[in-house]
Amino acid sequence: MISKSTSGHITSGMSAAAKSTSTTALIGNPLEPDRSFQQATAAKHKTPTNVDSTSTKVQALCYFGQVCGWATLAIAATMGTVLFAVPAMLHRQQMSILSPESHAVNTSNSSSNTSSGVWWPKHASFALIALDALCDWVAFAVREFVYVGLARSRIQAALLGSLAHAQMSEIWRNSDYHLVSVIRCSERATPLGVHTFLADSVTNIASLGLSVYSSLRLSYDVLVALTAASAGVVYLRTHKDSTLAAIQKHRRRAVLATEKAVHDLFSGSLVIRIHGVYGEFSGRLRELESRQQAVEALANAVLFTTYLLHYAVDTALTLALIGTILATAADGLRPTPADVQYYYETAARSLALLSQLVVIKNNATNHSLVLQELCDVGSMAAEAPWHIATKAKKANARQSRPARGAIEFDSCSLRYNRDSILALSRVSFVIGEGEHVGIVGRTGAGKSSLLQALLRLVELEAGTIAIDGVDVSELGLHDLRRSVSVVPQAAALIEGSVRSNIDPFDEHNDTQVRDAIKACQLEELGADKQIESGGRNLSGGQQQLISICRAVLQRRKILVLDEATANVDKRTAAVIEGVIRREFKHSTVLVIAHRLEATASCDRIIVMDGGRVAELDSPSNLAAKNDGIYAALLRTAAATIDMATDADAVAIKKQARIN
Ligand SMILES: Nc1ncnc2c1ncn2[C@@H]1O[C@H](COP(=O)(O)OP(=O)(O)OP(=O)(O)O)[C@@H](O)[C@H]1O
Repeated sequence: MISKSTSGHITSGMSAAAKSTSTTALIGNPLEPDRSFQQATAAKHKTPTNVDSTSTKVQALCYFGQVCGWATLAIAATMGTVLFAVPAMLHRQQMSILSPESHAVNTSNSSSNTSSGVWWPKHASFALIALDALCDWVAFAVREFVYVGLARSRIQAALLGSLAHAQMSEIWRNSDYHLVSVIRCSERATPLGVHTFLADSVTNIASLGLSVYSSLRLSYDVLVALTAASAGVVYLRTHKDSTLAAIQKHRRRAVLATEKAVHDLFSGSLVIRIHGVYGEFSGRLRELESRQQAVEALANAVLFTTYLLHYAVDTALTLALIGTILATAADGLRPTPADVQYYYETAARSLALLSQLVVIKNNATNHSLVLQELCDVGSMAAEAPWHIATKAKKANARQSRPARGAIEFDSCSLRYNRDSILALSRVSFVIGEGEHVGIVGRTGAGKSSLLQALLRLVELEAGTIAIDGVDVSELGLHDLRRSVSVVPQAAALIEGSVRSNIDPFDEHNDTQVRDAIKACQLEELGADKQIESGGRNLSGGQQQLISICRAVLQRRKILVLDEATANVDKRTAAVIEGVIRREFKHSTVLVIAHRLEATASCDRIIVMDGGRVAELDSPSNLAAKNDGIYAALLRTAAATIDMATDADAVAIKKQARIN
């Protein structure tokens, strides 16, 4: 997706900066990592309220799921005792229908007893089945209409909103692949399974009542056997639950690693083919797949043994019941087949109830794993507001399109994250209206970080940046970013015509578009040429020309070129430099470059070194400083460039000869 302004450029610029993780240019005397870094930037730029509240809701849902899960487990764990042991102790004499006293009563009033005590729960069982079906239906309706219809799209919107607002450091911390996978997972996962939990709760509460009532009629021995069996079932289920939850985490990691390897295999297929290392990659893929299979086999083994134990407990329970009944029969009591069936049904129902509760807890745990990932993405730290809303700041907002384009950095310090060294350290300079300034320096010197700071892609830790005297920290981010055009090293191109790429929001008329295309020598392509996604069907030079053409059409007072000519041939570089000289004569232009030829025509040069401004002067004055960094860079450049074909190269050679 491309934003209305230069977001395509900016994104590419950022990823280029993100890639440059070299630490060769360490700051001479780095400050200690600032512990208040996060709080300071968070306080300075409040998280937008809608994202804040939505991520809080998702967080709340997650906690709710965990509470539901643990509450269910607590009920399950205590139920064995409450359901059987307590009634057994309270009503030991009265409820033992196989005790001699109650047996006497039973045999004398067998018909009335059967109708009031034994058959009533059986009718209730049928009612329970109907209730269960009804609840399932309601649960299905809740899932389809409430979650799929309403909640899912909102959760996805919240996730995408969070990604769009997230600070760049948050995006850099996560791999693209992980973020895509989380968004996809929000489509599949039903957070919490709240609907099934609620539906099951209704049936469970009814079942519980029925079990309590039924258990009042069981003998003490049967109750003890049931209690022991229940405790066993709860233990086994819980054990399986926690083991599976742990395995589930490993499994998910293994699946993600395999999917990422497949993704890398395709996205890097060009490099893989060039270096002929397909075998190594596919070997790694096979290794990951076999690791995934091993984790899955382990999960199956755990499941299998748990089920075996589960059935062993069930069998033990059945034997205990039969033994108890035989023992009471040996005491001279004769249980009827209906008695035996009744005991067994009660026991089975109670155990099924316990198992179900633990299963719900298990589901809640799995859902909370997914939710945790959703929450991590949903609660990414947000960057500053895109637009200024308060009346007090409207005055500044009006000035967000700079009329002159003067830039002032005042004691600016920046670090990418709280534990890293300063990428910019007390940087100060003033660039006048319409000035063309080159920014040079060795790898990692802090050149691109100046751009990050100017566009507030990373917030300053200290200092201020002003454009035409307005502190940029008081502007909405979109307002600020729309005042600057950026041409990054790799052009960001979308699928569509040349026209839709240089004027994606149809803001300019045909004449303006035609003139811009002509100025950038793109007539050969024309406005209607279809471009494939990422500009696959264009050469690198053509891609950069379209990028510069976009900037020409935008006509902003400030233009930044971040290594814009680094990957193009000399002819295309000359075309781009010519366009800049002609079309941006009255704009402020910052040219970040490794190749000194690209900055040869600039009014002044800023030489960055270790995050500081080491030198700042006109190219000729800098070249004259024999022991200066710029002069040293010139000497290196002069030794390598081909002076026969390039006017700028000749100029550089001349400058270098001054020394
Ligand atoms: N996204 C990032 N996360 C963490 N550190 C970063 C990031 N981008 C840059 N840095 C660090 O900031 C410092 C300055 O990097 P910067 O990209 O500004 O240098 P540069 O002069 O533009 O280098 P190059 O010419 O190689 O692009 C380096 O130490 C680098 O490691």
